[in-house]
Amino acid sequence: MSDKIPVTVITGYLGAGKTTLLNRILTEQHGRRYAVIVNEFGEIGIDNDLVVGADEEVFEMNNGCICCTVRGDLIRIIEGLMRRRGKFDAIIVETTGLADPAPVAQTFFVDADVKDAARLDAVVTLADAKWLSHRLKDAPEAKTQIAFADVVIINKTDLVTPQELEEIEARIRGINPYATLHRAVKADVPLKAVLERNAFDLERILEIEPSFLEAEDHDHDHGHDHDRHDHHHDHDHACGPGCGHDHHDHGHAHHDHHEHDSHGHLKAIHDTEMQSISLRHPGDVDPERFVPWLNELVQQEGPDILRCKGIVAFKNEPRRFVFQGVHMILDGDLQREWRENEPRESRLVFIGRKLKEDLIREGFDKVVS
Ligand SMILES: Nc1nc2c(ncn2[C@@H]2O[C@H](COP(=O)(O)OP(=O)(O)OP(=O)(O)O)[C@@H](O)[C@H]2O)c(=O)[nH]1
Repeated sequence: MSDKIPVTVITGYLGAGKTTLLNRILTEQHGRRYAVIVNEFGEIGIDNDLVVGADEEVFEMNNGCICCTVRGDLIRIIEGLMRRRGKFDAIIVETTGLADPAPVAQTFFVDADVKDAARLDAVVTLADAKWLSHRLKDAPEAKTQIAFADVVIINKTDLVTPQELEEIEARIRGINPYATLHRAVKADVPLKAVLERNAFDLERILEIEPSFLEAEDHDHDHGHDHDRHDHHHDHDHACGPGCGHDHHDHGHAHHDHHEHDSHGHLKAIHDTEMQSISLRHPGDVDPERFVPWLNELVQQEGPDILRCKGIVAFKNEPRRFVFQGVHMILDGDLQREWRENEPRESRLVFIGRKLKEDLIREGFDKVVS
């Protein structure tokens, strides 16, 4: 996996700051060489970067399911890039403001040649601090882009008050509790916050931010102090050291009914349409029951599942099974061994629209019972 070229996908609604971020990445002295794929012709013109015009090319997958598409143009570009391997260290794909990130992400799971050569490292979504809350009301793409993100950069924070910023952060948390949030002006985030994060393969999401999983799971104890500490690195700008707040919600806050935690921070404002479900099982899982269940679930509910991820402890298996998916497309493999002092437990996350929570929870309970 390590010899695969990492790919960062930058998304975000029109004008959110994608180009600003890209230009920052390309002008900063970081000693890395990036190949850039932009799917708006002529948007930037930087020597030696690839600037391509791309019409969406849709391949229907899974017997014609329209939620699964890959982009033929992207496949061809990446294949072309692979012939120039060694000339760059990583690939950045900037999508148009109105793009659904799913077809871009799916391309990296579906096409065998692309899959062999490149791995999706992270989906980074730029959010316009001033306008996102409006776009969440009138633009479904804006919400999908947030739901899809591994990293959300709340940009243009200079244009809002601290309170408005807290509110927009709570809205984002309500849509996607698992993404790492950064606040920025002119996309001024440390590049390591967005590049080569290995986020998409979920090592980091579930290990660094398990407190978000706890938000959804009320059945286990909440004593992950060391994890919570790590998670706070991303919020140090907002909270002093030692502040023990969580940017998540155990209750049912709504737009007109903001709830604050004991530190006065706004808690996540749950989105009524987009939701996330996390499942956890302490102990081993039988792969012969788990895998068919998961496959069937994504076949049935795939159109509504934007993303799913999980780390699973299989019975009699020293290695961790790690999977991720986009709509109906699933990809999983056995990765590193469970560490000696690491509890063998299985954790799954589903993010999507109008998910059938009972069906998913009951199905999982049956599988692990
Ligand atoms: N005030 C303010 N303006 C910003 C900030 N970041 C970017 N801008 C401006 O916002 C505008 C849009 O930024 P872009 O980087 O072009 O946004 P984009 O997402 O690439 O836009 P599209 O390609 O149209 O989707 C530009 O005029 C930027 O200079 C910020 O943090 N604060």
